[in-house]
Formats: sequence, C-alpha cells, structure tokens
Amino acid sequence: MHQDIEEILITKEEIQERVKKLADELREEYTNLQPLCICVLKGAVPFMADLTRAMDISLEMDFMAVSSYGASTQSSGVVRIIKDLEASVEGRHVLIVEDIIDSGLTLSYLIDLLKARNAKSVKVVTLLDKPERRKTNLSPDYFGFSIPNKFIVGYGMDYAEKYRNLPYIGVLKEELYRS
Ligand SMILES: O=P(O)(O)OC[C@H]1O[C@H](OP(=O)(O)OP(=O)(O)O)[C@H](O)[C@@H]1O
Ligand SMILES: Nc1nc2[nH]cnc2c(=O)[nH]1
Repeated sequence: MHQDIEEILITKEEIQERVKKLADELREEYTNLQPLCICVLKGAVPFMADLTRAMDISLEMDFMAVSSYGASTQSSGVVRIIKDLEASVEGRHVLIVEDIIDSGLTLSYLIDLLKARNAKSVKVVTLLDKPERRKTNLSPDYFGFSIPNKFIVGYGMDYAEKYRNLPYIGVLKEELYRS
C-alpha cells in the first residue's frame, strides 16, 4: 500500500467486479442506441476505459473538462467549461461517466447543459457516490459504490494531481490535506 494511504476502501478486484456488473446493466439499456458516452476529465478516465470496454456494444466517446472554483477538496458550485465536447449531443442518447458524485453540483450543471443542447436522453453512471454531502436532489441512474464522507484517492481520483494511478481506492491520510 502507498505510504500516504490510511486504508484501502475498495480493492482493485472489487472495482473490476463491480465495473463488469455495471457494464452488463448498461449493455441491456444501450444496445442498438449508439450512446454517446461522455467522460468527465480527468478523474473518470480509468472508469470510462474499463466500463466502455466491458460494455462491448457500439458506442461513441467524447470528453469534457470542467472545473469548479473553490478549495481543492470542496466543490463551490460555480462550474466552468475547460474543454467542451467535439460531438453534437442533439438527438443523442447521452451517458455521463463520472468517477464520483459529491455535492452533485458539477453533475447538475452538466445535465442541464446537455438537456439544453437537446440530447434525446441524459443518464449518469458514477463509480462512487457520496450521498451524505449532496447539495442537490440529484441521484445517479447507475452507481458502483456508495461511500462514507471521507476524502479518497486512486483509480482516477487525485489530491493535487497525485495518486490518480493507484489501482485501488484509498482514504488519504488526513495530515496530508489538512496541513
Ligand atoms: O459532486 P461535486 O461536488 O460537484 O464533485 C464531483 C466532481 O469533483 C471531481 O472532479 P474534480 O473537480 O476534482 O476534477 P478531476 O476529475 O480533474 O480531478 C469529480 O470528478 C466530479 O467531477
Ligand atoms: N479525489 C477526490 N475528489 C473528490 N471530489 C469530490 N469528493 C472527492 C474525494 O473524496 N476525492
């Protein structure tokens, strides 16, 4: 285990098993619909790669980067587009792929944006859900794990851009981000 990690919350094997089950459910829903899977950079990259390969249906991918202003471990609700989509979502079945929903403010903004751009349907799959911290009444259509209110890193998720390549999801030692 990495020296900065307090405990492993979800192992690599548990992630793989859950991702496969989510992919099975999504295959059922999206076969023949040619969904546009939108990866929200950067944290969702490993999940997007594993999930879409396991879905094993005809789909398209696009990438969007947004940033919320505020402290590095808290979302402020003000969302700014850093990189927009290349594809048009008009008339498309869109699946937003997220690594984590925390306050829900990022997702709430994205859903409104994609609906305003006339997507035919907009659904959300997130690997992790932290429902305790929600500031909106939004809930994901599909989620991998519901987790407690702890600051976690790994499998795409960072602290100050580090730890994204850890193969598991771990709780970061508190002294590293409180100091
Ligand atoms: O529900 P919310 O409170 O809005 O928080 C969730 C958002 O925060 C994280 O992204 P972050 O801004 O850390 O960017 P990153 O994916 O590039 O690390 C995560 O990937 C979600 O997009
Ligand atoms: N890395 C990381 N990003 C987040 N964004 C919202 N919650 C979290 C979290 O626990 N860890």
